[in-house]
Amino acid sequence: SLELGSTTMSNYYSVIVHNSVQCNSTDTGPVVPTTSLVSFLETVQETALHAYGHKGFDPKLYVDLSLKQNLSTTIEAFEKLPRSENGSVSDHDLNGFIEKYLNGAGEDLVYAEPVDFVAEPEGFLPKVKNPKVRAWALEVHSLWKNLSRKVSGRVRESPDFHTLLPLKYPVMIPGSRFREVYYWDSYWVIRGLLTSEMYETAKGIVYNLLSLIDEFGYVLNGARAYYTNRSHPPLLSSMVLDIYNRTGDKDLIEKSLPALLKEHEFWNSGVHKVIVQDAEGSRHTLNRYYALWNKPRPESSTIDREIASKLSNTCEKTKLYRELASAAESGWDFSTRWMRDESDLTSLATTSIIPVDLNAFILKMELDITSLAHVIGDNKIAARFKEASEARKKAMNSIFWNAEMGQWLDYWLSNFDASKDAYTWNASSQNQKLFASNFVPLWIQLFNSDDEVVDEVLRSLQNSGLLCPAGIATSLTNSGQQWDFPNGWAPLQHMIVEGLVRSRSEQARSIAEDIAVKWIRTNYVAYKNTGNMHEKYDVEKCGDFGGGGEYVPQTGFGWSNGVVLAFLEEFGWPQDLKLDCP
Ligand SMILES: OC[C@H]1O[C@H](O[C@H]2O[C@H](CO)[C@@H](O)[C@H](O)[C@H]2O)[C@H](O)[C@@H](O)[C@@H]1O
Repeated sequence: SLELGSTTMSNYYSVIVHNSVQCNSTDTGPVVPTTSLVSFLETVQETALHAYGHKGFDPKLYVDLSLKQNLSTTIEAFEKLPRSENGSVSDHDLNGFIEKYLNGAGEDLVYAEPVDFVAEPEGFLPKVKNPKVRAWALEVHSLWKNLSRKVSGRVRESPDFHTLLPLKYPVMIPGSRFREVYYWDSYWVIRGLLTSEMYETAKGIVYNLLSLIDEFGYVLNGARAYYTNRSHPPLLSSMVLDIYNRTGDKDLIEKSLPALLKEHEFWNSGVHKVIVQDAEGSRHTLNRYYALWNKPRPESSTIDREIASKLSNTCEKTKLYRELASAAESGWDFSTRWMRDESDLTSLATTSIIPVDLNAFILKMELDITSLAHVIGDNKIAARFKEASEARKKAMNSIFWNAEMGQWLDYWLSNFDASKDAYTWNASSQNQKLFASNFVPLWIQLFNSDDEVVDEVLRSLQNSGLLCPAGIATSLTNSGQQWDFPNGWAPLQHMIVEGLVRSRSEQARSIAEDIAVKWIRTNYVAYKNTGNMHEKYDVEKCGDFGGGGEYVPQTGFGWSNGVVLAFLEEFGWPQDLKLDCP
């Protein structure tokens, strides 16, 4: 249900996207409407900020609350709360209201004993010889029990009372404030579950995500009503392929393929699709992040309003809200990668960038669909997607590849030629700043099987400054945003390490192993010091977890657990190698 408003798509692009200085027309791009419950909880969130103050305030908590009675009765009671002259409610009255009318955040997902969890799976991590590492790996494996949840019966009985979406199968949540399943996180969770031999749990997660495609046409950022306006880095085909490779379950492929085709269409149509004409005059289709939303993100509404308050007019604010939500769609919320001015979040321009990693993920989707279609004998689909993958590889080489740097670079959209309905490529629009995402294409077989490319990229990675004492940095800019220096994130370590390992280069494998050892050590030492696995780590210092961004550092943590298990499976750990920080 896209509402395009009165402006046509091409008008929309010329007024908003090409006009970054003047903003003289309200954003009328596609918007997926939110629910009345989400809007009401946003009002509670705003009221709570005034009542309780900024200290320790987490706006997401309020949109995760659920109703005890129907919405109109609840709104009526809320409106009757005594208010001061400036409209604020006292903390005492708000506490009373919340207690009486709302259930706590997290009560809608209840603990689910994973059906396939055993304390020590048979043949678990055979290459891990060191007893201390084995013991810790078993502890990390046991964390699946902490993160396993299923939707409570109450959500199924009255879905309108909850922002949680009623998924059929149990899920693994990332942890802490992230109380619901997340799209791209699930890929690394599944990688860990495969190491833990928890195949049924892994398949259940995939079936849940497939059901979101059935209902919404794409996989949502997360399984909440306030995430319906955007997707997340698309890795569903990778989940299906990896599970199939372990289990040989063809039924999973039969059930997934139609949804994967629908997801491919979502990314390759409408606002997510961009055409660029290269220096030789060839036209290439690539994709960008573009949230179907132009208001504050409900889970961070108070924060987004505050950021936007620096802007003077509604047009600029509306545009910024779309850029914030689109950055959330990218999974990199937030980063200087999407900012025109590194010190100013209001300069976010996510939709004006063609991202390297998104296109690598879609290339992988095309290759995965080709393989999956072959397995079930659908040669027509296999041929169609092989062709699509070849076209995308060419596009990535033309638009992103920078031979001097030996990296693929994000591309800033400029020079729109309306007569060709395409952007005209120019070298200066490649973003030459260093981001770990510049190396993500190496994860894709079409690139890591090319010895010459591997050599160049490896040299470039070694000279990049991104390889730090405790892992790969997200960028070289210390901006205070969480997807920047000095934070290192499990997904980025994993994709780059796995890309290096899958190449035929001995040197690449040895560098990959070195990164993995550093990453495992920092995860271990932080775990021993704090008792937790963390969402992100500080790559400057072994044993330190990361920080920055709009919420306090989170623990749990789905993708970090998954990557540690996957690394230990790949590399093992010799008897005599130290696990502590050097
Ligand atoms: O609440 C703020 C934002 O939180 C999420 O983003 C971060 O956590 C996710 C779950 O681990 C992760 O997938 C993402 O990469 C992180 O930046 C959420 O995905 C955002 O949509 C949300 O606005």
